[in-house]
Amino acid sequence: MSDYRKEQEVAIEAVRRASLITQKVLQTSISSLTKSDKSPVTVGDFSAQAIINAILAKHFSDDKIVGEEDADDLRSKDADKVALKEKVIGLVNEGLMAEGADQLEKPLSETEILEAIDKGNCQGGVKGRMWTLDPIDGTKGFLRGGQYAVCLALIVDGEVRLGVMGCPNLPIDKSAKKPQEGNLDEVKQRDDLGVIFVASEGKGAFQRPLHATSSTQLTPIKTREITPEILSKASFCESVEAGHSSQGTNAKIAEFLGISSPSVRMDSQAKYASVARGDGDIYLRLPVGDGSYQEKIWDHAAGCLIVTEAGGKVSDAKGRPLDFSIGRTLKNNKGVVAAHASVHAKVIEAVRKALEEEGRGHL
Ligand SMILES: Nc1ncnc2c1ncn2[C@@H]1O[C@H](COP(=O)(O)O)[C@@H](OP(=O)(O)O)[C@H]1O
Ligand SMILES: [Mg+2]
Ligand SMILES: [Mg+2]
Ligand SMILES: [Mg+2]
Repeated sequence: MSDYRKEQEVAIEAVRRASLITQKVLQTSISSLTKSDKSPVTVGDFSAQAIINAILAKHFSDDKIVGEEDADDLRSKDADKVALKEKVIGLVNEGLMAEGADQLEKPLSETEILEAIDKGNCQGGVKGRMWTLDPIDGTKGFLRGGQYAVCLALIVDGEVRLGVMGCPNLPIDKSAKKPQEGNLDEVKQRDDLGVIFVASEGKGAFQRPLHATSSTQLTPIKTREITPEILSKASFCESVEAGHSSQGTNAKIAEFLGISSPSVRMDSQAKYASVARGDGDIYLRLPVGDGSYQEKIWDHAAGCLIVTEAGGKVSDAKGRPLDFSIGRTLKNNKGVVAAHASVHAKVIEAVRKALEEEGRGHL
């Protein structure tokens, strides 16, 4: 097994810088636009992608990047988009020139920044080294002051080897109260929020405060011990957005498992992080409707490894491992189930029953 120590160091620094810039955006104002698929993208998404891609390109110039965003909208002459681009340029240079490792001495030009964003255009695949980046996962959550995550993973020959995830709105201490969903004022005021999660294949999962210096020790994290006998006491989490997973199916699965507490709704891969550090037991993401939506690799790569390395198991709705080797999407999989390893099989059995009851057993 290779040691990805240098990659881990660079990825943590890139995610740290990008996460801090998204926090700055939250504290000031969030300009956004709507993409052609009707989903939102903000000045924070573009800036975070440019910062991370620029740092990756500096250290690993031969690596490919599968990133969610591209710079097409920022090349538009439309006045709103030009204004948004100017903000992105300012934020990217602020992020890259801030003190710390990889500090840039002179600002990047507009062309360099747009090119950095477009480095994320790789189509994925089974061979070689590639990073996958979701500069802001949970953009809708970000806009609401909810949870969001800056997610970066290294995939080598189709397998996720390293995952780093910045969660600026999660409490450092897992037992502290999470900010009230959508309370932007609360996340602006609290000073106990901001965590980076890290996992490297075969080496365990860890967390560290977002605002710490780079020499800070990583603290190991573990999923909560839960046995099939006490599964009814488990807590499960799901998306806030009803269009992103079938909340009705999720509720039915919980009922089959005897879980009486209501779901914890949370945007982004912060759900994976919560399961990984034992602040939740099960993450359910059952497809909506006919299941034609294909999950994107950047929405799951980092979270999947972090949960696995913390003692959990991640699969699709049928119990199959997520296949990151076939392009930008997980087209061989349907839905996602993450849980403590010892109860995962029981959860998958409940998923099968629930889907069959809905006449969606073929998914
Ligand atoms: N119909 C759908 N089913 C599942 N996921 C979807 C979806 N439409 C969008 N998404 C994805 O859901 C992600 C957010 O996940 P969650 O609901 O867990 O917060 C989005 O990531 P972005 O916010 O990065 O675009 C987007 O990629
Ligand atoms: Mg998006
Ligand atoms: Mg996403
Ligand atoms: Mg995103």
